[in-house]
Amino acid sequence: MAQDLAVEAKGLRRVYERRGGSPAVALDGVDLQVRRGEVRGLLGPNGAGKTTLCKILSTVLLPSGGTASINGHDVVRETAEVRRTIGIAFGGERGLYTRLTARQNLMYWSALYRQRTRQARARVEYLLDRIGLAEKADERVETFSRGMKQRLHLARALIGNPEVLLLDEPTIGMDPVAARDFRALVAELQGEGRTVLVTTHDMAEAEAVCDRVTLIDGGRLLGTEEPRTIGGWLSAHERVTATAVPSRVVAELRALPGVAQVLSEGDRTIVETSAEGTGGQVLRHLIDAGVTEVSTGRPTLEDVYLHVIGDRGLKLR
Ligand SMILES: Nc1ncnc2c1ncn2[C@@H]1O[C@H](COP(=O)(O)OP(=O)(O)OP(=O)(O)O)[C@@H](O)[C@H]1O
Repeated sequence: MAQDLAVEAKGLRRVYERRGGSPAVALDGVDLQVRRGEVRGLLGPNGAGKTTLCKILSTVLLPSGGTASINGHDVVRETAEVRRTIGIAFGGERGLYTRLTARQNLMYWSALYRQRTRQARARVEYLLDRIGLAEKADERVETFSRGMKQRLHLARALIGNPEVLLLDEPTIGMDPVAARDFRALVAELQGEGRTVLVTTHDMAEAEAVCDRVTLIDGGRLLGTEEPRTIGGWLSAHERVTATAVPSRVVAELRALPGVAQVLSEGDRTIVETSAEGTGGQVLRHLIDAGVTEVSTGRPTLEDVYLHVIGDRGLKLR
């Protein structure tokens, strides 16, 4: 039912005109439904259209076609209602006053929300504490690490006590501890009944924080998955990198079932797998063959997409 939906997009399209070039189709007919109280991931590589979608949902960019609404309010016709309902955190430096302190930034934004000074002070102190910046509250933002700036963005997103949070790549630049704290914070926000739409290109993050994950690429949605499916991809599509592998062994690795491809880069050999457990077999094979410099790594989204898109019969761009 529509009233259960926090976010709804129908046939959403956005084309950027480019001077002297062909137009860029950033969103190409997106249909999306996010239930109230859900944490939904939007997972896609660079240029997939994630930021464009967030900008349209947050009323800062007009769609070229289609419709979108937040808690039933149209993002083009009812911008005031939408803005009252949402909190947005777009990463990087955008929107931060770097010569001001963290506390001054938050007080300034509270004023934009027309909060009374006393009420704003209390909320700002609460938020500084909640996102772990209380000790740095009086330091200028220009001295902050990328991760600290990301946390300040999050605090800003929460000033208006929003029902729906739109977070665009919120953990970029965070160290692993801060990223873990962020995940705990998302769970708390959900516990308070908020809806969260979070974009990422990190599969492990999508798996860890989301109820469901929608895949996006080339401005089109490829489908919505359960986090355990994403977890399965992570363990199936492992990458093993080894140095000085004899060519006989490279040929043997190519023949192993579950090995997707074997690449050579200088004296490094990179083995990509596509079945759970194959990474371990590749490791054992290398070690038995006397290869000592071996490491394993998580696949990138691009590695997995080749398989996902291929498996669904979609054309690779
Ligand atoms: N202002 C703009 N003018 C022209 N093209 C643009 C503009 N903004 C985005 N695009 C293009 O639209 C497409 C989608 O971009 P978008 O920033 O929404 O993707 P994204 O998934 O958020 O990627 P990233 O993670 O790199 O920000 C890209 O091909 C991009 O080059």
